[in-house]
Amino acid sequence: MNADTQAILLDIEGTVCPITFVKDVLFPYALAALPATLSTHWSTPSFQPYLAAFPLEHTTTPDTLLSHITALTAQDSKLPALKSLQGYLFAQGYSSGALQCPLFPDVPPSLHTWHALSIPIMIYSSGSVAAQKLLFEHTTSTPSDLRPLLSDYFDTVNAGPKTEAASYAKIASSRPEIEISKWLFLSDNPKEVKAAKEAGIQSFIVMREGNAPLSDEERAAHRVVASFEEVRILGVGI
Ligand SMILES: CSCCC(=O)C(=O)COP(=O)(O)O
Ligand SMILES: [Mg+2]
Repeated sequence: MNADTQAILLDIEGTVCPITFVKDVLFPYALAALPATLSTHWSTPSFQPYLAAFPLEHTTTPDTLLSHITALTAQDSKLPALKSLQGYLFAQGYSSGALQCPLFPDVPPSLHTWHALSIPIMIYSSGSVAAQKLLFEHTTSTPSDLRPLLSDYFDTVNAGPKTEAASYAKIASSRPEIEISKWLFLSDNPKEVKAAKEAGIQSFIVMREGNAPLSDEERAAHRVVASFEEVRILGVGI
């Protein structure tokens, strides 16, 4: 990390918000909304792309799909079809006010600081781009909608798997004017941090309360920070 970081790429779960918000609030919300959604939307044209994204054998009946999605959710599957459907289901919860994302307290001020310094801030999550936008639109911060601070959104569909270096190279190529070494990626996942570094991006592990413990090897291999404030103190947007 150095003082001339020119682009910031952020993971979501375990980095900007607690893992519990995703696992204990968002995913159960989607599962609870699913039976009613499947019974009312099963034959509607607008729902067909969400169904068609799953293998045919899992979409023979609403109950078959419900069982499949329940199993995928239990495995924390990052399958794009699941992520796309979850984004669709979250939309109802965010618009009704049932869902609001509790960002870690250092996140909004850091986003404001980096934005004020004209450092583009981008998101890269396994959650779909639609789900990412909903999350940043409906936060518990004031103002609630932080999308004006964000420049772009990447997921496993438009960038590729988060544990592959090629995905980070592809994201960096979206801004050819910024040298790859001037990017900074922050994530709770050491495999993602390793992949970003292999692509030539600076990357730190963010260790938040509730995140999985790191092994000694992971601590030795990567820089670990406890907050975005620490990143700013280290030199990005002091
Ligand atoms: C953006 S909505 C919920 C996030 C999600 O579905 C997920 O799987 C979290 O993955 P991340 O890559 O943000 O750790
Ligand atoms: Mg994460």
